[in-house]
Amino acid sequence: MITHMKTDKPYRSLRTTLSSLLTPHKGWAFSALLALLVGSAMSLSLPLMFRRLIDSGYLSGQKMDGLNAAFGVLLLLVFTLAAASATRYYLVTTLGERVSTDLRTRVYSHLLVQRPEFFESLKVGEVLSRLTADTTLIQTLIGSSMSFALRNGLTTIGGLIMLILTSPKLSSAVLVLVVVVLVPVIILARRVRSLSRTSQDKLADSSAIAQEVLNNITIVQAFNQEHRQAEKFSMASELTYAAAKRRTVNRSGLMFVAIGLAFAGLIVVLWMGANDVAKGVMSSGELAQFVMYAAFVGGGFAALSEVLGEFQRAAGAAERLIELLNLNTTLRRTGDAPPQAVGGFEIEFKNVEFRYPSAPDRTILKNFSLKIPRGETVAIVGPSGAGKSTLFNLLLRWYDLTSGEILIENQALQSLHVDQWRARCAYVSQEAVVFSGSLGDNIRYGNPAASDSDVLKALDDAAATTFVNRLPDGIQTEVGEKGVRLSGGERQRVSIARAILRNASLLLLDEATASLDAESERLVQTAIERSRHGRTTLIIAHRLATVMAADRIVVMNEGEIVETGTHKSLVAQNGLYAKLASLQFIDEAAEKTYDSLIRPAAQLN
Ligand SMILES: Nc1ncnc2c1ncn2[C@@H]1O[C@H](COP(=O)(O)OP(=O)(O)OP(=O)(O)O)[C@@H](O)[C@H]1O
Repeated sequence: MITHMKTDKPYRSLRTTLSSLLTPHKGWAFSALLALLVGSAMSLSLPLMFRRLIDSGYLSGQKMDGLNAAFGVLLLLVFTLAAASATRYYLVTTLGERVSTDLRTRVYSHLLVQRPEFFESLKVGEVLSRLTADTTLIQTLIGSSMSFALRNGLTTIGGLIMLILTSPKLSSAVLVLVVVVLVPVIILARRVRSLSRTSQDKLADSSAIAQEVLNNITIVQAFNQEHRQAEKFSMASELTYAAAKRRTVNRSGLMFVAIGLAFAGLIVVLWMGANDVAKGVMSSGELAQFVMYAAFVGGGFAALSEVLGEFQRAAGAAERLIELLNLNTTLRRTGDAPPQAVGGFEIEFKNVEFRYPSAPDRTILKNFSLKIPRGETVAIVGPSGAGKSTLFNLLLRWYDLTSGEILIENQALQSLHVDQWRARCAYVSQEAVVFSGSLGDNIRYGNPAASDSDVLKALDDAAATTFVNRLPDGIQTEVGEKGVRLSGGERQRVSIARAILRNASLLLLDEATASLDAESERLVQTAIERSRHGRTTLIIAHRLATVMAADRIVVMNEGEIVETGTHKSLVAQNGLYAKLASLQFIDEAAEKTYDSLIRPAAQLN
């Protein structure tokens, strides 16, 4: 879970977020405010009109002159009110949508530039919930609650002023009432805020659970875990429900206190006013006007208390979004342009030491020194966990060294502009990654401007032409989410073709041929053989065939280089490499025996 920034000032987060979001749309916001002011002025003038109508005798039938004109003015007032309200609604709702769209995009873009450290502890579902649920809360705040609050705030203040002007005596009673209503409302609202945060957190937790399961549905079904996973989700959802219920109980209490106290007070004031009219101290028009303003004020407070809950929720949401926006695992994106390298980069690891930030006590690379001349192909072999992929993590600048240096053409890797540096590298990961979309889009991923013929050539180089020709729409074929419509070996060749098309000076292949059959592997070997010309290539490999094609083999064990040389020289040394190679030879021999003797025999039976 994302650690929560401890702050006692969620409203400060909300204010900062709102002002930075609204500043670009100042004109829009001011027009909405103007419409709001006009609307409020219209509503506030309605009671005044009614008082006139009563006291001048129009409503009791004592006076008829100018009756039509008086009602005409009333109609005009009402239509202006309607037009102002509709305009305000349009402006404010659109503003809410605009701002939440901006916010969502801003948070997402910020997430994409974070270092892997952040993604190691990330629950994707939780972040997605932040992106959708929390930004929607901000949208509701701007698109409705804020204007609702402002409108009610204005009518409440306007109403209060008019109350004092109409009857100072009754107004003081109303003011006492306001204090009586406000104190419990503020106390309850505070509680609602912390409960809102809990309920949003629980919702994010259940989204995270669903996300992980849906992403790995085949394993879930293969291990018959549907029922258990559904129960786990149900438990998380029940916790969300319980948190939401606690919040709703408190909000209902808040509503009861606010509405009950406000209207009870209004009745008391009405009773006092009725006494004054009976005594002749007040006209009936004045009482009607006073009651209408008091209703505005009472209703205004009730509405404000309700909207306060939404402000609390939005403040929680803003706080969480600010946490995401304040993440400081962003990689610095400045630095020198990488050196021009014809025929690949010269790369030198100098006394490199490295520990992962999440496990600072464990040294993964120790005193690692290696010089790779321009254009060389180096195979890196070693037991699982030796630190081979870690070398690539460092070369691609996902992590920075603990000590030592990596030099690219004698320039420190750390001093290079990370985007420009990565633009010179092509990478095939251990797990072939394929995105939804067409096959062609996948190959073009790192080189979107490439032509169809370049794509076809890259596929050919990656020994993928035969399988692409079998697809119904060739390179236009949709491959499905994560490339589910392709086999493992096909996905691998797609990711190799993507790397070939990037035409980079440094090619990094991590077990790139692991899920290929012997024939495809041979074809990919040929492809690598062809594509390695003019660039430096590092291949992490377990398979002997891949290793033997390299200019040099570096054998790693527990973060250190234990042997280097060619296949022949290393076998002659009879060390770790010879052991690894003999194990593989035995495996290959066993495979051959199975294919040539056991399988045919089994088929005969
Ligand atoms: N992000 C990480 N945080 C902490 N430790 C890590 C991280 N990634 C890898 N490690 C640890 O670093 C060690 C080296 O990992 P690495 O992936 O480099 O090994 P490898 O030689 O490529 O292994 P394999 O052949 O199995 O892929 C492993 O013991 C692993 O547990």
